[in-house]
Amino acid sequence: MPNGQIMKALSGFYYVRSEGNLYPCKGRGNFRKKKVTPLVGDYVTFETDVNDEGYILGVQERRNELIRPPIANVDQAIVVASVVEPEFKTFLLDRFLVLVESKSIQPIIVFTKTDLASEQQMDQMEQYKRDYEALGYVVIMGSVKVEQNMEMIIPHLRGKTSVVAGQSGVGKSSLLNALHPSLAIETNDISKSLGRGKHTTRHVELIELEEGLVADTPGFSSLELHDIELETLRDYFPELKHYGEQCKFRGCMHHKEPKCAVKEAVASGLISAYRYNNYMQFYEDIQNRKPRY
Ligand SMILES: Nc1nc2c(ncn2[C@@H]2O[C@H](COP(=O)(O)OP(=O)(O)OP(=O)(O)O)[C@@H](O)[C@H]2O)c(=O)[nH]1
Ligand SMILES: [Zn+2]
Repeated sequence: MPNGQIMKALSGFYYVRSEGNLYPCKGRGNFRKKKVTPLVGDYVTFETDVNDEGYILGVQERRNELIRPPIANVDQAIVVASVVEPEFKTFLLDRFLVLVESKSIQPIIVFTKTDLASEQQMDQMEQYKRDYEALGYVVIMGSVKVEQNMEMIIPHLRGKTSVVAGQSGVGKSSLLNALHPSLAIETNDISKSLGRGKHTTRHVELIELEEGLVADTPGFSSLELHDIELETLRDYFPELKHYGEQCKFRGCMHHKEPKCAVKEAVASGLISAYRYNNYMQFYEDIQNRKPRY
């Protein structure tokens, strides 16, 4: 029985890529009793009959799944933030990083629109770039408009399934188009001038670049920390995880506990105050979230 990965779903067919070929398949298998709906990105087993019609027989367990865009088994998120227009905010970047990490997706950070930034703004961004790199993140900074540094993303796509994520207007669609011009995804300037909504009837598709697979649609531009538990939030801040090992209390949340190594590291400048403040802000947001029934 061949194995493959679903590249797109359209009009009741799942297009399964296997050994360089694409097989249109319908669902027919045990997974349907378990109410599993195949998603783009799923690894499946399938068979083809004498008429070359394909049937999905089983869906392998997912590493993760996103709802918007509906896609499974994402390895990597290209988290896009613009230096200006809209102005860079660590708070928003950190939210994306937390969300992405909570899904076991590897983030790479891309700062865009350097062509619009003042020298002073660039100095500040260089500092942020160093900060995030020191935490272990890959950070690429440049401009889609003047084609600066965006090619540095390409080697990071190799062998992975990636999505693009980030706040509205930072340049996600522009970046996707730059990576793969034939995508021709509508960017803000076009859709605004035509006065119609964006991504209205688009289906999700994994695009095969030479290096790897990229979802052809920007993912989660707005997000809530809905599914994250208070106790796991600290795990998504690499520096809190690192210094937290030396806290007096094992379950230290780095909040009001005494002898907290994280708070000491913030006080001595080993942890950036803005990162800790963002952690506390998310902490409170999660704590205040209404129970869901
Ligand atoms: N000057 C400059 N403009 C850019 C750059 N990247 C994108 N833009 C512009 O920024 C605007 C928003 O870009 P989009 O690619 O539509 O942004 P998006 O993140 O996909 O936005 P949403 O679809 O709303 O989430 C467009 O007018 C782009 O032309 C850049 O590097 N430099
Ligand atoms: Zn602590």
